[in-house]
Amino acid sequence: MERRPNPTRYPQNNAFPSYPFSDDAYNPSYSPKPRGRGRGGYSTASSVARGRGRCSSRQQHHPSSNSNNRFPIHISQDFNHLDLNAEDDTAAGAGAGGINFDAYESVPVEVSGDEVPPPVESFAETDFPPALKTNIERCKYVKPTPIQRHAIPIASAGRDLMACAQTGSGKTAAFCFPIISGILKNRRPGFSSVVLDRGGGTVSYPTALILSPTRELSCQIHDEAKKFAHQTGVKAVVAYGGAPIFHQLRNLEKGVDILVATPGRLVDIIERGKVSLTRIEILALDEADRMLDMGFEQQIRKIVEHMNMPPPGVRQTMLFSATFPDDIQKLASDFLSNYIFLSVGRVGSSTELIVQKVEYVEDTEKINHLMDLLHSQNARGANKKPALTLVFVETKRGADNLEHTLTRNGFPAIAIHGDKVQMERERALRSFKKGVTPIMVATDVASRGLDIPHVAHVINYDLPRNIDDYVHRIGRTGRAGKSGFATAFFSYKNNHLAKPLVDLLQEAKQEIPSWLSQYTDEAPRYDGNGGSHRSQRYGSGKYGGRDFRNVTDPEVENYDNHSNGYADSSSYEMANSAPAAASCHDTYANAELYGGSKVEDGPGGYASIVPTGWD
Ligand SMILES: Nc1ncnc2c1ncn2[C@@H]1O[C@H](COP(=O)(O)OP(=O)(O)OP(=O)(O)O)[C@@H](O)[C@H]1O
Repeated sequence: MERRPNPTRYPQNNAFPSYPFSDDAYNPSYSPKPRGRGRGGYSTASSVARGRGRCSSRQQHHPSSNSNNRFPIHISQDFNHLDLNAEDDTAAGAGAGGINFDAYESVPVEVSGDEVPPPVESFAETDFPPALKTNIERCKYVKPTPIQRHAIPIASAGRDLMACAQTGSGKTAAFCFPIISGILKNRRPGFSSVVLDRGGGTVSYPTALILSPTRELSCQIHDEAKKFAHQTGVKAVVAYGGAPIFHQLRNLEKGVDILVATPGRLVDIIERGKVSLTRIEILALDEADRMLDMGFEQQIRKIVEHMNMPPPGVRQTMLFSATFPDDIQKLASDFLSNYIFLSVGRVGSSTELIVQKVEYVEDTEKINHLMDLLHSQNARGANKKPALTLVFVETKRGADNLEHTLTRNGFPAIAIHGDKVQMERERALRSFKKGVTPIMVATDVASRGLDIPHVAHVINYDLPRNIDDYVHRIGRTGRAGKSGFATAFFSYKNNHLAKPLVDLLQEAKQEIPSWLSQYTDEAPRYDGNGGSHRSQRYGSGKYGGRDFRNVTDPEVENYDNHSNGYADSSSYEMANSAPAAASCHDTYANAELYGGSKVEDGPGGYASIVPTGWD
């Protein structure tokens, strides 16, 4: 039976439809119906109390199963308290550009390595060429974020860098600005990035290479790099799988300084002899821990160590992420030379800007809970745009099913996952960004890096298998100093996450439900399935946050005090090797010739560990 909202359940000013159905393409003919038994009604508490299904025994341990304070009510109230109606640039504490710098001022900064260049306080202080400074102003970046303050001088000095900072804190510019500046300063007159080969074809020689794990993220970085390099003469080109290669090759032939790419497509282009890495001076890996994670390290090694790229020490290498497990740090150090480790905030911590809620929800009740939650939230966001909601699920099939169920029940939803062809993926993202479908159901293809304005709420319908993925997922909201809201549906299946989740909530000064704390006592030690290397992160309450090279505690300082003795302590949507690459905004007349990623669900049907766009 269809689940329709019951308008009497909520105050009139919150009555359905709460989403601004701004697009004619979605205009459900809503007719309130009384709910039937079972799926119908706001039965979340009672149905759990019924203890049906395989969860019934667990229910007896679950302290909240008989309580009345379950959502949707209190969730919706919390959600509606968020300042969703604030205009971008006038949000409390926000400077120009809409970023609330105050939110970052108390974040601890850790830096270690030899002869660390001191941070800058402003973009004016940097030695960036005037053309770049003009573009920074044009982008309304009035002052640098903490990661930018610290990373820019390090990167500008040509130093290798492993940098970790919270989601949405401006890492992209932290590596893009020094790259563009370096190219502008070092450009030799008459230097050409494209040369003819013996057969009359062309080979492109980029100066900088930026690798990222997903197609969408590569496109986003490329768009940013183009904005920052506007009218400087620095050329950025993107190459990613799932789109026709000819267009991307044509762009490369016109000259390239910065190549932004996903690994699979890059290997394809190199093997076709269209790109040479022999002149790479700067290599940047965004989402570096993902890029070096289990199974994918080999492909990165192939690119970095076996495709004629200059070695560490000759090239400059920068690794960025919001999470950096110790063993990945160790592995990454192979690619670096005398590097500086920088972390702004504890490694893997989430920002306090995101209000996090964890709710106990049985699998059988998830759909009801989700719909209750969606009904109840007040959906007008910043600039009167819809408050976008991102719902993460575990499998690609699960994403399609949920999209179908939501749509059938009158919710404007669209799914994005790795079994969709690239054109569909981009269409889904566009439709979500514009608010045409303000609910996007996603696998982990959308969990990292994507900077979508006005995402107000991230719902972990299925929790991920490791806490780092959780950090990245919720990081799609609460970006650039703005507030956000994240809700997780937790069930007994997730008990291995209880401890890291409690640690994370504690770290981010969030409310910890008492029932969740109880799970930490009975949870098995995190087995790391999907993250075994991370076990050290959960050993104690004080996880992460440090340079693995430091045997003793590194200096951790309050950001405000950085001038005092600034611490100078001496992957997975797997290789779809579709012939490959075009600008993200190209039309894909031939897309069907190449197909999108067609990766089966991983072991146990976990699409989430197969990051889309590894091509
Ligand atoms: N100095 C600045 N002033 C104003 N806005 C900024 C500044 N730096 C970055 N931003 C904005 O902040 C937002 C988040 O930046 P970015 O996407 O680089 O975050 P991130 O740290 O890479 O996040 P993630 O870990 O999720 O990849 C972007 O919209 C960006 O334009």
